[in-house]
Amino acid sequence: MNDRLPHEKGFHVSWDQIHRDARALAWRLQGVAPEGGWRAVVAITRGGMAPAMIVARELDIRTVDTISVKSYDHQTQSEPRVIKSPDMDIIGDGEGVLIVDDLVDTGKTLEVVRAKMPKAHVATVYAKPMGRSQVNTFVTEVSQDTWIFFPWDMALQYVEPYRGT
Ligand SMILES: O=P(O)(O)OC[C@H]1O[C@H](OP(=O)(O)OP(=O)(O)O)[C@H](O)[C@@H]1O
Ligand code: HPA
Ligand SMILES: [Mg+2]
Repeated sequence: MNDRLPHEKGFHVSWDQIHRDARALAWRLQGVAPEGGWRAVVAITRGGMAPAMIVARELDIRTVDTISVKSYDHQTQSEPRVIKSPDMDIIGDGEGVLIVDDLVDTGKTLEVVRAKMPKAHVATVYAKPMGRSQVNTFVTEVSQDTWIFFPWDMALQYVEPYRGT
């Protein structure tokens, strides 16, 4: 889907920022938890793993599973493929379960995931408008023409000063 590229803007997220935003997500999820709390978290790998760990820690959820979906090679999108499923004996139809991902973009990944766990509550840290309707709870909306760069894909490096010598 190369007609979405190049993205006009970049949104660079630090570890500190993703930690704060994932905690904000947990706070919201606590407010809409079923009686007795969420019974499990399913992280969509790989990007959902860091936010899912933070949410699970904040909400004291010890049952954490993963679903592996591959949609992108760098910034090039293809049809989402489920590479690994969660333990469906535990997750069932998803009732009382939180699905966590770092972001929703077009919503195609979540479409595939929701079909497997239709009663689960879907949470992402960031959401772009095209995919927003696939998400039950998110923290920050980012415009469709923005590419979000996560800290696990970046490194600190030297930059030239504005005014050279
Ligand atoms: O809403 P969509 O347009 O489907 O895009 C969102 C998905 O794409 C990215 O994952 P990716 O497939 O790049 O794999 P990764 O998490 O392993 O980096 C991101 O982490 C979401 O899971
Ligand atoms: O904006 C994005 N950033 C990182 N991964 C992504 N996968 C889909 N959209 C994005
Ligand atoms: Mg992902």
